[in-house]
Amino acid sequence: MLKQRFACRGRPSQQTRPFLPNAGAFAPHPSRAASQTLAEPVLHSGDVYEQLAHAAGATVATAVGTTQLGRGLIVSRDIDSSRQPLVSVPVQNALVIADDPVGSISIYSDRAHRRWQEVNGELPQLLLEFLQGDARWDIRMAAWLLYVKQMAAQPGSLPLWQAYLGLLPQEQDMCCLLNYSRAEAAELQLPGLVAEAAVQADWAAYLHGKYLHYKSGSLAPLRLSGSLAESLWAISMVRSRTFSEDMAGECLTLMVPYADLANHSFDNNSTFCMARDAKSFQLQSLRPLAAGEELTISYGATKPNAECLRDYGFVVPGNPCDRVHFTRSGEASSSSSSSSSSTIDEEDPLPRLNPVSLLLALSFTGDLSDGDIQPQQHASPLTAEQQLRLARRRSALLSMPIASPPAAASGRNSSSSSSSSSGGGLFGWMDAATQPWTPTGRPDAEPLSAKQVPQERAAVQQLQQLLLQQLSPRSNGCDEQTAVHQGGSRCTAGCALDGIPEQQGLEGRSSDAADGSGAPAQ
Ligand SMILES: C[S@@+](CC[C@H](N)C(=O)[O-])C[C@H]1O[C@@H](n2cnc3c(N)ncnc32)[C@H](O)[C@@H]1O
Repeated sequence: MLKQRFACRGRPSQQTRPFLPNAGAFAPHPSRAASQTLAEPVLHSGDVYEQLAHAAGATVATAVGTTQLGRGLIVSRDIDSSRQPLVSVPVQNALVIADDPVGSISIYSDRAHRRWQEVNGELPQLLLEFLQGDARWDIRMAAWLLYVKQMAAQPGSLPLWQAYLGLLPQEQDMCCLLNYSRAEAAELQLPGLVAEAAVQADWAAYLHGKYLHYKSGSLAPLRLSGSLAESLWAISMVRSRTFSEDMAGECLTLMVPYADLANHSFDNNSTFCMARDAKSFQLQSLRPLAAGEELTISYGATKPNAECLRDYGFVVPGNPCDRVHFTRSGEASSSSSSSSSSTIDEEDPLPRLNPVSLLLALSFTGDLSDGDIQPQQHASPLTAEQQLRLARRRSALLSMPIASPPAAASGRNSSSSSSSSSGGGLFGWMDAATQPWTPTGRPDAEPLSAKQVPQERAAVQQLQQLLLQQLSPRSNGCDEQTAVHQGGSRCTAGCALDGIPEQQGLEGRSSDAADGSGAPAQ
């Protein structure tokens, strides 16, 4: 997934405007300002992007153009299957660091540093040690980017990086939250985001002083940054354009010229990965693609707009991960701010669920112990539209924090003894030492004791019933209709699978809701 964090300056209305890296090199689509509807991509004329691809040694089946998402990659020929490389960039032409070089292995990142130096010349010892040290990934990568910028400013030096830097958004075009002035941030009005913008800006200023500033920073001898604006630029670039990839247990952060032109979609048609031989970084198709389609990847499948804005500086119209908060009285409150306060904790009618139970409630199957879960297979194939709805709802549901079962009953010791009594399988697995998997990272749920299993099963059923009662599949025709009920650490959600035949929806769906007549709680 692309590194999560921030992105963008300007008002919210500017969030989706494309970057304007070089006058002439890139022009916004004339219809963008007027409409958010899908327009044909406009391919960039001129060869600056071809030059970039060439300098990066990249093999590409794409061109660069302007789409409704801004500047992005357009597939240039029909692709007939999934897992086809669409962009392939040799790793020596990327900036690669280990996320945690001190605490874990650094085989691939050390190798990448060696290869980068073979191509581009030796890195100063101070910088190399910093890149391999224990500062956070983003400040280490920002230092490297600034170093590259400084070197590339010398005529004839680092041609790839000259081309790359020339096409990156410039200071005035950045839309990361850390670039918002206080006044601009205030216009966002969402208290959580306003506060977040201030935190990010303060934090970036701190990094500038501590590491990057040419006089005071610990990297001062490298003279990386002459101004706060320059440091903000580098930090913004890094935080909105780096990829995160796991290589045999080593978590890498990569800045990959050309590949980083791929925009985000929740219905992404491509993905990114290291090639098997670890020699190149690739964007690969996830399905057959037609020439002219925009290549999109996922920056994170479960991000509501508040997080998209916080991390990358854009919002997605109709974001399927946004939530409607239902109060008991049926009032729906704000949809996308993760900071919105909950007034419903006291009277929360929804059950707490262990993560695995939640997956069950959403009718997932598979080996839950290693995270290899699949949506339940359905007898009759779903249409593409139904699949999309189902996937969106599931990803929205799975993005939520998971409730912990009551602490008193959930020690590991008691759970291991309960493993056999609960009969193994799913609930037995929950008793194992392995923590349950969730897409949001390590859940805070503890294994269940044998006593809790019946309660948990009842809660699964209760959740299914409640979801179906509270959500109307037809009430607004919105396929992202998702309810989340948040209260403190508790959060649970519901979905209604309108357009999907009854047997293809939630297991155990009640007959009164299956006809689509269930209305939001009033
Ligand atoms: C990795 S870059 C992608 C290439 C970028 N469009 C460019 O012109 O350089 C990430 C940035 O692209 C923009 N972006 C990506 N996906 C987007 C989307 N779905 N809608 C609007 N902007 C998007 C955001 O500004 C984000 O910070």
